[in-house]
Amino acid sequence: MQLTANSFFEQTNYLALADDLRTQGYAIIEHALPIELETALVKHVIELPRTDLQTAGVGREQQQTVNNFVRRDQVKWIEASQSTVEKAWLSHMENLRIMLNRQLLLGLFSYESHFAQYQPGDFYKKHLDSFKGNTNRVLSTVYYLNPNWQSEFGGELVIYDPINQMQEIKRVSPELGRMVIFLSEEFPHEVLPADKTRFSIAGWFRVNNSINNQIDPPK
Ligand SMILES: O=C(O)CCC(=O)C(=O)O
Ligand SMILES: [Fe+2]
Repeated sequence: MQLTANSFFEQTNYLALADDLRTQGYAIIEHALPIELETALVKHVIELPRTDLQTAGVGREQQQTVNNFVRRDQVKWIEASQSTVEKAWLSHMENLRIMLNRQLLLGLFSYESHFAQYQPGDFYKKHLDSFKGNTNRVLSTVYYLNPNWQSEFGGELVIYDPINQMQEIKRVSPELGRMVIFLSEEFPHEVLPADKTRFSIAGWFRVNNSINNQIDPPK
């Protein structure tokens, strides 16, 4: 099985993605990864030991608190050392980082990501992934790992207008292989509850805001 990253991100659909980000601030791409990696990630997320999944927090670092009125998902942070499939995922996202920097001159420095599992009824209320001046998350990514997802199951990602934050601009059903990318500081968004368990990988491209040579910590 060939899981290594290659010239995948030079394909035309990825150049369209950079265009969408430039013009509208968000982009949606179908079959975002090679099929072997997609399949391996689905298997991996389904088989994650229950004990690896932690109740997700709100806020960063020491300020992190569990707030189950805001979000109910369970997460596991991805690390290259954990498995070949996690390594292959990070390697692809690294190639995407390089391509986006070339196309958009965003100066993206690093990428952090976690698996997320939403049980039936779980949600994540409307939020921003990044507050201006407060964090260094620039681009949010969400990649969905749900084979045979039907729209009736719910679980959509709802994206709101950056100016008129009550105005819905997009509803995205979490279908297998779909990736959504958006500017972290601009777009409020929420995850609606679903009837079925919903798996995804949420991630963030970051810039380096290090002070005194201390790399600003991720997560
Ligand atoms: O799963 C999704 O569609 C979005 C998740 C999200 O907004 C987040 O983890 O910050
Ligand atoms: Fe989010």
